[in-house]
Amino acid sequence: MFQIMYSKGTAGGRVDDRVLVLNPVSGSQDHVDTLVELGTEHGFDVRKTEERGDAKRLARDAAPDADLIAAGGGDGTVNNVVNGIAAANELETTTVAVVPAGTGNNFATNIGIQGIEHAFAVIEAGRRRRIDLASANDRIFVNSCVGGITAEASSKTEPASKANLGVLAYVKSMLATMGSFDSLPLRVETASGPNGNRTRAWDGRAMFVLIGNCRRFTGARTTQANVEDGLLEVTIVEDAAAMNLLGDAALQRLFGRDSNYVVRRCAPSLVIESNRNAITYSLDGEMLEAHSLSLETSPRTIQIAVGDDYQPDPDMEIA
Ligand SMILES: Nc1ncnc2c1ncn2[C@@H]1O[C@H](COP(=O)(O)OP(=O)(O)OP(=O)(O)O)[C@@H](O)[C@H]1O
Repeated sequence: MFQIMYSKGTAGGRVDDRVLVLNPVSGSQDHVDTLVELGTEHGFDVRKTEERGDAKRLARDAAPDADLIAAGGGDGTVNNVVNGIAAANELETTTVAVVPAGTGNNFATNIGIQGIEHAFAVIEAGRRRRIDLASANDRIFVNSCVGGITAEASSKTEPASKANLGVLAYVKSMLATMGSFDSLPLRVETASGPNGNRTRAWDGRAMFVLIGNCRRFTGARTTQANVEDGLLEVTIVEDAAAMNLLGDAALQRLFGRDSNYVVRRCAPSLVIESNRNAITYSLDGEMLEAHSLSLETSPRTIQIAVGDDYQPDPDMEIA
């Protein structure tokens, strides 16, 4: 028996029920022809961004009609696409797919998408899961929110350098930034949650504050956090002024599970207050300046196409 699937917009389906928002300047910038070709083959209306922030506008305009919006680019493009769908108030009824064509593609990796061809295979035959979305003030993020040294470094990383060096470009500019970076005097207050944790406050000087929705930062075998548990993983890296951080071993010591400098919390929401200037945060690689940042999760808010390797709880024993 056939089930007739009606799309949004005009009953009976429209050509634009699948839209691929394509960032031509992400990653090494050599993905455009492949994405146009594969996207068209798979029935997508391919719409290219023309300037920074365009992916949000394209997704917002597409969302009322499109059932499936694919983000062709890196984490920043996914971020823009999801913010666009939210602005159109269509989170409930739109599925998001990720076609990884960025530098880090960390979110794609976390949801089991291994590359461009694989992304299209997942679109056609893969599972769909509803995952948590997180917000920071009035902006949504999918993967992570980072304040401190890495956010500054990421905003200073040139696109040309990213194209040549990939993720190493971030590390390089992070180390270059360190010489001039002053740690952040902060208060981080995490709310109580269903995990039994109570409200807690941390005051001090931090080098980084890292909040993961789908991303986890330290001391684990994977960079994936549980993105269906309604919780954010919070990592505060305290000022380690005495350490010379230029070597790999020092960075390992700073981030390792036993580090004396790392504070970890898990909470459904938190507030970060700067005791000095506004802080630059990176939301999935997109910048936001704020003195006070309120973060919270919205559990199981958007449907995503995920690869076979994706399992919600990354700590579950693999049989
Ligand atoms: N046509 C465009 N011209 C200039 N900038 C653009 C254009 N389209 C998108 N952008 C910007 O490109 C930036 C980088 O995109 P994205 O994060 O997807 O790639 P990436 O940084 O290479 O990958 P990743 O975040 O996975 O490391 C985003 O901030 C986005 O706003």
